[in-house]
Amino acid sequence: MAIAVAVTNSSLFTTAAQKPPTVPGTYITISKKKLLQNLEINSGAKINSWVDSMRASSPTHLKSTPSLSDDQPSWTQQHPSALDMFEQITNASNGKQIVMFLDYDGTLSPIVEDPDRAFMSDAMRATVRKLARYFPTAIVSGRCRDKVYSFVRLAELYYAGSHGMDIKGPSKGSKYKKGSEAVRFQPDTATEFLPMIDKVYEALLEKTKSTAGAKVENNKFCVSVHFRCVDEKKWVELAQQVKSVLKDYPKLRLTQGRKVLEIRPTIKWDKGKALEFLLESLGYANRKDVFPVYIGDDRTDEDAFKVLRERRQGFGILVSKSPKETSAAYSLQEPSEVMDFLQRLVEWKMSSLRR
Ligand SMILES: O=P(O)(O)OC[C@H]1O[C@H](O[C@H]2O[C@H](CO)[C@@H](O)[C@H](O)[C@H]2O)[C@H](O)[C@@H](O)[C@@H]1O
Repeated sequence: MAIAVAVTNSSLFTTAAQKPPTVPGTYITISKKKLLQNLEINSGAKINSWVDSMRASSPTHLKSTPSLSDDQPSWTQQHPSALDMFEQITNASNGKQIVMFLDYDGTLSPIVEDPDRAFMSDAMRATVRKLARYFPTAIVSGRCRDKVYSFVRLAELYYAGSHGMDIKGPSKGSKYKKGSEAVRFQPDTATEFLPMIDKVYEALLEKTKSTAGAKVENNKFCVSVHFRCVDEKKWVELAQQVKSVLKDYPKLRLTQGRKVLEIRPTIKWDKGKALEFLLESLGYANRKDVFPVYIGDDRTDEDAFKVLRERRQGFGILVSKSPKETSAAYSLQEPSEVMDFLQRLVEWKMSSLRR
């Protein structure tokens, strides 16, 4: 699947911080094709299209990279490093409240084979702790909220687990905590799905147990089927197993992350909605003086990047070593660069407070 990139004179980059370095007269827009594609679960969908999509989620498969012709700016010109653009970013945030949204896997912790061992380094934890002293900070993850909390272990943060379907505010220690009660939210439409999610989790465990390396993870409001450790020759078999379970659950949809199939309710809720909910909870819903920054590495993070573009506020930063179609304005290559960026934000804020 080659991704079309169109050149247009109308700008998608609406704030100073969202603008990429000037390429005279033109801005690049991504195609209007949906970034987060739901794989069709029902009978019409060909298993090959699932497997193609599974392949496309692997950076080693070049088909997933945007196709650019020679006269177009490179991907890194369109999505420059947030470290290189640090001064422009902080200038754009001037006089506004920065609010930080951080994805977990691949953003705060490096991608590893075993999802249960995706630990965050102590240095990253210390940096996020400092960050939360100066800016309201939320972790927004596809994982179950309790699980992501057990990795991050910072009570002063907001947490949105299960792709934003399970939100809880700081239990202590945050000056950004609203009122005496912690914010808690789960969309009603999502809670109705809990018994179904448990059933589908059990069914997927049973069905995929014959496929070596497959791992099924219960993320409370959604289920992940990991294929990172499955031999590529067995991907068709795994896709067929998952499809055979999901055909009985028309109210569930399938999306994709990094070497993972994600099964979730067909409700209009995603990381972008969670971002909007959190901004509202913090009292920034209709404020112009807010500057949200969302950092994430995955297709599911695109929903949040898009919300920021549509709100014309703040910007998204995609964590990726290779070019990918994205609505993020900037890029960082890996979690160590994320840590450097967060550390620089802390230092910048501390020095601006001393002035
Ligand atoms: O939204 P996120 O916090 O990025 O969560 C998305 C998925 O992350 C986890 O899987 C990913 O990271 C694993 C550990 O590095 C890796 O083994 C796997 O291949 C990645 O897809 C998590 O295990 C999933 O449940 C989340 O949906």
